[in-house]
Amino acid sequence: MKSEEADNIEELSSLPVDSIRIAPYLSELKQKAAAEKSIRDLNLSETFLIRFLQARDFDVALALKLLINYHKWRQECPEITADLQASSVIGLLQNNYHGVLRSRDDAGSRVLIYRIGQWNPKEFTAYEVFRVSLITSELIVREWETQRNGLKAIFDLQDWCFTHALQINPSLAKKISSVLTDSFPLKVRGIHLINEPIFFRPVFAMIRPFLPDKIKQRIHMHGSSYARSLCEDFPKDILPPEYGGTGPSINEVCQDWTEFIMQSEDYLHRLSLDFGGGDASQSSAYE
Ligand SMILES: Cc1c(C)c2c(c(C)c1O)CC[C@@](C)(CCC[C@H](C)CCC[C@H](C)CCCC(C)C)O2
Repeated sequence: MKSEEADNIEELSSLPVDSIRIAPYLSELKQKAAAEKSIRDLNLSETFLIRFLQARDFDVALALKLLINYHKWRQECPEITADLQASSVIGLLQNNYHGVLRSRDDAGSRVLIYRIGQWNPKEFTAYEVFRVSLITSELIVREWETQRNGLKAIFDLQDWCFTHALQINPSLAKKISSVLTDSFPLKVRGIHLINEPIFFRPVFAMIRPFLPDKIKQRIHMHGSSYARSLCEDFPKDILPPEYGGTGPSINEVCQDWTEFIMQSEDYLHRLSLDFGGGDASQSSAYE
């Protein structure tokens, strides 16, 4: 049986943003943020703050921690965060490295696909590859449904090779784990690795120790005979045929999403201004 509190949280997270019942949580978070040195000068809008409350099920103290970490992470990783324009990673996008499925899964989660084989490590650094994920995260976190129901990511590690592995150093492994854990206001509901080769293991071993059990439990290794097991985790009609489903093809999915990223140019540009540590009073990305 569910506790009364759990029922209450469920109700809260399905209310519209301007709901009167969310107001006290918002004003408490606002007040606490104003008392924090590292973030108090930022112009924090309600639609921005609500993401952090949603991501932490309306626990204000945890939401504040997440907000502080998010800001810190952005400032510490300019190689990733400085320029969120699509043009900086267009070669990856046009090579169909990444797409977001049109339909959500049964739990309402967004489903993201990354195809490592489409990443040429001689052309793009791991930081740029990371940036693609950050761009998508910043776009989907604006969606109310995604704030509530989180995301699931499928990593196709086909053609993962030594040159890819060389790019993942301990500092990057740490950045990966922190963004999965407590530095971005999205609920990570599942990470599905497919076609992972043996020599992906040392790389995963570098990331794993930094992950809390909750996230570790959500990482699934499907190997190369993934078609059946993947369909147990995702509705068949949303997955592309290349991944055992009956949905739109992976190339269509990637092209659609690339187009959406390009259309979001203005928003991404405003975000990048903030990432660059610009004058917070002038900025509008914390909207
Ligand atoms: C908010 C958010 C971000 C920003 C994000 C991811 C997720 C789930 C998020 O919620 C997953 C991907 C990641 C961490 C970027 C990864 C970039 C690297 C360079 C890809 C290389 C391949 C990895 C070695 C494959 C395994 C990674 C999993 C264990 C996550 O970026």
